[in-house]
Amino acid sequence: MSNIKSALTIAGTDPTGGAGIQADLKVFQEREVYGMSVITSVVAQNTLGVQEVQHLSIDFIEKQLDAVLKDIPPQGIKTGMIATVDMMKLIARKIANTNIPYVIDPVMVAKSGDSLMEEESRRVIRDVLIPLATVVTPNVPEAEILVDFAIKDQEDAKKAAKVIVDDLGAQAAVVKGGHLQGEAIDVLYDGGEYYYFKDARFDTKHTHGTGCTFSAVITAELAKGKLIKDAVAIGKEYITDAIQYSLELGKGNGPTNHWGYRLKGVPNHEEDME
Ligand SMILES: Nc1ncnc2c1ncn2[C@@H]1O[C@H](COP(=O)(O)OP(=O)(O)O)[C@@H](O)[C@H]1O
Ligand SMILES: Cc1ncc(COP(=O)(O)O)c(N)n1
Repeated sequence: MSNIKSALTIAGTDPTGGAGIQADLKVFQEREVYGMSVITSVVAQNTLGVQEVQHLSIDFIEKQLDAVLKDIPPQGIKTGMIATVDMMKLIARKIANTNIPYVIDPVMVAKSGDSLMEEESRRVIRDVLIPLATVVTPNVPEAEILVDFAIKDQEDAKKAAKVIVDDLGAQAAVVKGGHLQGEAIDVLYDGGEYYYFKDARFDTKHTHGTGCTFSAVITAELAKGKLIKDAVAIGKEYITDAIQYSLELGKGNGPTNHWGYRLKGVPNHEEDME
């Protein structure tokens, strides 16, 4: 049997390369898994915001999914932007019973404030997709929508992670702390234990695509067979570097980029991540 590990991202696009499919494929390449992608929506966006969105038809998304799954079954799948109810139902039907580790980044609103998901889809992602998830990676506003209570601090984030697992049916949930105050602390609950991933918060506006990048690392590491808590630890370390050394590109919120440290002559942190 081949020991090549592959990962599939099902998401929308970012032609400027900082978020969505493009960000995920860059991460897969960096984490040394073979990257594949199925596009749900083509998005005209850049570091300033979203200009326009065109959804692909359900039929065509299904053809892309079949093309991948029948030819090169991946060892990890992630979904990012899935805008409509019908897209969610299709993806649920294709992923159910595959037993492939599945990471949901429940992308709802871009950093720029533009909506990337229909209102009705918020209920469907909760009821139909989350029960299939190995890990769900909401930021605070997304977690608030999923659990229907306000998240003001670490304790609330912990409760939200527990609800996503115990009540909504995910295997594990990481509630990310980027939108809270103080250090950047993410809390993981896996149905048994809580784990805290804590790092410095950097004062930068260049955070376009952080959520996509973080969840793509987790997907790549699960595809390689890592435990959930180890995959999240690697994701956290990777995103911290990618934010600290993000690129001052574009006229708005520039993209995170993992090899930014090389440009700045900083020693390679990746050695610690193996
Ligand atoms: N300014 C920051 N400095 C350091 N880490 C951050 C910063 N903002 C977010 N993070 C981290 O980046 C990841 C993405 O977090 P978050 O911003 O909450 O998600 P999203 O990009 O989905 O809104 C998390 O691991 C979070 O702790
Ligand atoms: C296609 C797509 N997927 C996800 C995001 C969210 O990324 P962020 O909130 O980090 O800007 C985005 N802007 N575009």
